[in-house]
Parts: sequence; C-alpha cells; structure tokens
Amino acid sequence: MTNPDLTITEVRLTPILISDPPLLNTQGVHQPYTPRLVVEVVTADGVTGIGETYGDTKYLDLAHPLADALPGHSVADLNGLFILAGQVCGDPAGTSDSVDVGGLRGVQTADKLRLSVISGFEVACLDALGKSLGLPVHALLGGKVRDSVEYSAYLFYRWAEHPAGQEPKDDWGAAVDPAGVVEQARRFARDYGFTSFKLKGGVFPPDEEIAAIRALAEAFPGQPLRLDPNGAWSVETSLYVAEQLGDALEYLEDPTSSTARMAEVAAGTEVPLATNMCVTTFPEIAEAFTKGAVQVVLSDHHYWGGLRNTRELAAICRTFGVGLSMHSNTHLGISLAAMTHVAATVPNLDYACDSHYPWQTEDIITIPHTFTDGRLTVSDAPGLGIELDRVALRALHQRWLEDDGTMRDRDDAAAMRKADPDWVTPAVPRW
Ligand SMILES: O=C([O-])C(=O)C[C@H](O)[C@@H](O)C(=O)[O-]
Ligand SMILES: [Mg+2]
Repeated sequence: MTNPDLTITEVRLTPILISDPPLLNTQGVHQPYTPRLVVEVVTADGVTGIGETYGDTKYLDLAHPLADALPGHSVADLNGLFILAGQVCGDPAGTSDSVDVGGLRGVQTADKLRLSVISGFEVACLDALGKSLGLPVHALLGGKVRDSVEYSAYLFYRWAEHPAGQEPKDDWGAAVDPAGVVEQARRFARDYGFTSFKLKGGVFPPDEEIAAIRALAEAFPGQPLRLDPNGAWSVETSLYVAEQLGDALEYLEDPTSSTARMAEVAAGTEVPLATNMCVTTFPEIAEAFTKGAVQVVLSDHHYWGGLRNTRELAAICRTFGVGLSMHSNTHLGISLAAMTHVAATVPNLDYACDSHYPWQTEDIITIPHTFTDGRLTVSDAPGLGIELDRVALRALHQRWLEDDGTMRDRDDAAAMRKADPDWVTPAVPRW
C-alpha cells in the first residue's frame, strides 16, 4: 500500500450568508443573514477537507493570505499551520480592545481573530487527514471517550419576524415573556429531546429574566437551567440574580463583564459562574483561575484556535478543577461535526454543550445532523463524517455576492436600528 500524499495543492475559501432568525441579545438583534466562511483544502491525492469559521470582513482579511501561503504544506503539519499563520496573517485593521459587537465574545484582539481563522483551516486539515488515512477526526485527537455528545436547548427571547418585514421567516413565533420562553423550551424538548436549557439574557430588566427562569424551573422541575446575559449586569445586580435563582441554576454565565467583576460576584455567591467572555484565550486563564473568577469555562474551538487547542484548554481546566462546557455562535453543520468530534474526546466535558444549530434553517452538508434525546451520535466515518452540499454552498455564496455589504459584517446593534432607529449598543453594566 502506498502512503497518501498529504501535500496541500489547493485551498478554496467560500464566504456565505446564512439565514438567521431575529434572536435578541443585549447588543441588539440578529441580522436576517449572517456571514460564515467555508474553508476547503485539497491534497495532492485529490482528497478535500472542509472547515467553517466566522465570515466577517476582518476574518476574511486574515484567511486570504493564509490560504495563499498554505499550498505545499502537509495537512498533517498542524503545528506548522500556526507558525505560518503567525507569519502571514498580520494584525487586522480595526481591531481594538472593545467588545465585539456581533460575537459577544469579550475583549477583541488580533490574536483572537487569527485563532478563529486558523480554526477553520485546522478543521479542514483534520478532515482531509482523516479521509486520507481512513480515520475519524476523533481518532486523530486520541479517540472518543463517549459515543454520543449531549447538547442543551439554547433559548432566546425573539421576535416572530425580522423588523421591516425582512426575509427570512420561520414558524417559531415570538418569545418575549416567561410564557413564550417556556413554550419555546417545550418545542426544543419535544422536537430534539433536550433536557437542559440555557436562556440568553441581558435583554429585559433582570426581574423579567428571573421570572422566565422561575417559569422554566416550574415547567421542567429538576432539569439543568442556565442564564447568560453576556456581561450586562453590575456586580450588585449579578449577586441579586444569583440570590433569587440560586436553587434553580446549574450555572450563571457571564453575569458581569471583566475578570475582576466576575471575581467579585464569585466571592459573594455559591452559584457557579461560567464564561465565554472573560476567558477566551490562554493568556486570560491565569488571572481568572487564580482569582477564582470562574468555575466553568465554555470552550469554543473557533475562539481557541481549533480542536487540539480545545483539548489543551480542557487539560488546564481539569488541572485547576474548573468545569468545562461548550459555547456556540451561529454556525452550520461543519462546525457542529467538529464540535461533536472534539467533545467526544474530552473526558471532563461536564455539561451539555450549547448549539445554535436548531435555529438554522439552512445547511451546506448533504445530510444535516439530527439530535436524538438531545444528543448527537459521534461519527466513526473517515474525517468529520460529512459531505459538502455544493449546490447549497453555491446558493449561499451567491447570496453573499449579491449582498450590498450590509449583511457581510454581523452587527446586532445596526440590525436593531431597523426596529428602533435610536438604538445604540448599551453601555455595560446595563443594569
Ligand atoms: O455567550 C454566548 O453564549 C454567546 O455569545 C452566544 C451567541 O453569540 C449568542 O449570544 C448570540 O448569537 O446572540
Ligand atoms: Mg455566553
């Protein structure tokens, strides 16, 4: 048997716009369409690996030079991918220490953007490597420790339709009060079998969100509940909510912004604090862990630079006795496959993972994922175990090409101004 030729001969980048419902968060509302980037790497043997990451302009600006530099390298040289990215992906223009408007991902740095871009390439290389060797991605990461991965229902306050009658539309209806949130949760439980629930908060005054969690606790007694206002509250408000909901919450996610404020809250409550905002890169870990600011980190392979870095994060959390969960932003089936493979390999994944997937009405893989009893089966097929639907990919790329520029960069505050022209991103703490 001859060894496969793992040399990359071609890299294709396809920016797309995908439908997104009018989900509300503390920054505003989701746009009707959100950008994603599909990365394809092709080896000398003609094997194609696929990856997915953020598709806003600032990510595309970094992805293009990396795609140009990659041919000639091996899909197995994943450490080399990081070195190459360091050499060719400069600091993107417009990077500042501000909170990312769309991603709600805490302080924005050039490093974070670069790692998010690398993640799409790393997953594509692992997919190609697995297909070349006839091994699933989880085997390349050391092997699965579970056969299925549990996900949680990601509940959102939302409107029935986007402002000004914009497309696309769906049949979920509005959820702007406790009854609407419970109805939404019932559909998630019925259609997908989810048994744990996370509510995206920071949208309404805290007492209204406390009432929504109370209603969920009544409707789903004893089932795990989480509330995540994306750092919208002061320390005092966070402690008030923790006191009100202490008996109902599995964890409280980013009640307040900054490690220092999270540490103050953690010192005053027994409710575990989780984050995907103040610990999103390796340099942020030491301060947060030594101050006891967080008890659970939400990993996200896009943030952390891929599947192997996610496992490194897991090892650090394990060492410090910090729990591990998984964050999700709007994403399609390629990223969900990648999330499931890495989640299957991490022994200390202590909580059901977040996923936006049930909110997406479109996909670019031939067989979309289906949740059974709130879980996804881990694929043992070579690579990620999915195939690209090229017709769908072309259609979503065409939408990106035809867009006049308004949707190509996610901006939840700008989307909110379609409904409320005076809306500005609320200063934190908002309450
Ligand atoms: O903290 C989180 O879980 C997120 O930020 C996830 C998503 O970004 C979500 O909040 C959204 O898209 O509005
Ligand atoms: Mg969060």
